[in-house]
Amino acid sequence: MKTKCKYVEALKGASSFLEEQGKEGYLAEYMLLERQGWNKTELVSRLRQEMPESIYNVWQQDLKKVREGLPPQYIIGSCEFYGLRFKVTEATLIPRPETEELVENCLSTNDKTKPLKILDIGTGTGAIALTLKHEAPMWDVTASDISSEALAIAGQNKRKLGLEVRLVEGDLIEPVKTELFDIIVSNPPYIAEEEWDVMDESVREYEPKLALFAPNQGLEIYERLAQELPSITHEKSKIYLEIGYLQGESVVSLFKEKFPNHKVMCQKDFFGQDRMIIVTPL
Ligand SMILES: C[S@@+](CC[C@H](N)C(=O)[O-])C[C@H]1O[C@@H](n2cnc3c(N)ncnc32)[C@H](O)[C@@H]1O
Repeated sequence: MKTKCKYVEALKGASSFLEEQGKEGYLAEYMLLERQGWNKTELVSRLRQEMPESIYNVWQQDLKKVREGLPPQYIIGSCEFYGLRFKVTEATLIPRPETEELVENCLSTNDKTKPLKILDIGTGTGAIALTLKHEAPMWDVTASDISSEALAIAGQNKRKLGLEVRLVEGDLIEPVKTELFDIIVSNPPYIAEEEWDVMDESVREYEPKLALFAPNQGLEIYERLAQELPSITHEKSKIYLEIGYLQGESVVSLFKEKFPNHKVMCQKDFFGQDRMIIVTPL
């Protein structure tokens, strides 16, 4: 493609080229908007102008990485979650829209004006914990992760967003085992190791395995959470978990056994698939 061309032509060409390579054509526009920090209106106003070489060159480098399979969010180094921008690196999972639903569910079913004590287990970028604190400033939020690299990114996101959230490092409840929480939220690793072969190449190649996979059909962390969470909760505590779409029944039965005085429900995501387990007092 020639370097001296209008935005509209450059976008058309880049989008077809991506499609020929088996990638999503819309990523041509997405990468330009994200890298330049523009919204769609700002792009539309430039469509008939010539694309400056400096912008073109950076954009071409980004598109090369897209063609190589790198997730766009890792190329840009950030992504949006619940209206906030989070730094992401290959040490952290890229937060997903399904997880926004988990956050929404937690926010809409609890009193934001009360000083509730919240724990986010396996925080990654800090997306869940920091969003909860942003939306409910009265809540006292702690976030944990076993990965020090992920926690370092969560720390950077916390400082950039100016939010007061406690970050602790360790295996599941280990760093907070003497405390009690009103709400526990977690999006743990839940993909079965057997699913490795059928996963999207960009996820498989670039996202951290520690954030994705769990033994025993992906259920091991839920088994441990069901076992361990009773010691850091009280009779009025609530638990919000993200699950894989085939894990609803198994995770419901795990939590029913360990939380006999709570109601355990499985809820669907906007695609109509089982996605959340909600444990509430009876
Ligand atoms: C699926 S990612 C979720 C990240 C983030 N909460 C989100 O929703 O985007 C799971 C996270 O759990 C962490 N993790 C994995 N095993 C853990 C363990 N045993 N204890 C604590 N955190 C763990 C991983 O490092 C990763 O950051």
